[in-house]
Amino acid sequence: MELISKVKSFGGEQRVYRHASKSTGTDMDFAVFLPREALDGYACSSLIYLSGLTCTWENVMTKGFPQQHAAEHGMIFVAPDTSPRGEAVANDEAYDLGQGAGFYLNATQNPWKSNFQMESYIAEELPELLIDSLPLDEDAIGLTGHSMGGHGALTLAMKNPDLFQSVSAFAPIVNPMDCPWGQKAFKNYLGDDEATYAAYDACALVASEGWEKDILIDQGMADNFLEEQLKPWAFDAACRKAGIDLTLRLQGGYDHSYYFISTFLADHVAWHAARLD
Ligand SMILES: N[C@@H](CCC(=O)N[C@@H](CS)C(=O)NCC(=O)O)C(=O)O
Repeated sequence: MELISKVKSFGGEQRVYRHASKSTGTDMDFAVFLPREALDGYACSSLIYLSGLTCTWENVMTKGFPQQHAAEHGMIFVAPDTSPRGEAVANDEAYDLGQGAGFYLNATQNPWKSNFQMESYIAEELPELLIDSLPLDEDAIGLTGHSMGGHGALTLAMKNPDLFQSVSAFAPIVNPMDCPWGQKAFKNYLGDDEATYAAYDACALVASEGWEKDILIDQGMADNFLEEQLKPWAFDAACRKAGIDLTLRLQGGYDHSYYFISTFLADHVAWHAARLD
């Protein structure tokens, strides 16, 4: 792991690392905020934040303001990238496919499958690397995310309950099989066999995998993607049917932006800290 930058923040340090990823076959960058406790060598709980379409690690670190909240709870905050990148990596002109739009799945179709292996990256390689290299408590890792990253957080937590002990989301894509963003991504990355889609759909996974703990979701009611892409009521219905303890907070007037995320990120960090400590 190569240290690209470090800067002091709220008594801790925000760092950016680059490493050669076996999963994606590319160099991957991620940001990590280490609270003072971690710098002193104590094993800390951690929260991995998966970003949405068009984002890198930088959006949440510069516009979500996680550092103060993570420092308050002695928590490590990790922000990975949303896809493999580079000139040799497949891409598309649209913002919702290709680089910046990895959808946290393992692609099976050309030209994507050689690099777009984000499920393996987030649910295997990155946690292993973090546990080996930084003072992470491996029994206290939470997962959260925004929009496409909320989809990643919900699906990867349900598929890996031993690794991720808590999960929450901001304006997540909960039913990608039934929205334009998800249908486009799944058709391109997974192909025409729709039977393969359910393994990446939070509403379907609630029924097939379940989740033994509680879930927190915040959703802005002025989010312009609400009706067509996000449809949190589908996840609410699926959780009720499966008997899963979902707190879905519908936040009046908030949109899809980082003004919404930064407003409620403190709540999510505290919520994870209460479950991981
Ligand atoms: N308006 C965006 C749509 C994508 C979008 O809203 N991305 C969200 C995540 S789904 C985001 O966080 N964008 C980056 C930012 O606001 O900093 C575009 O057309 O490029």
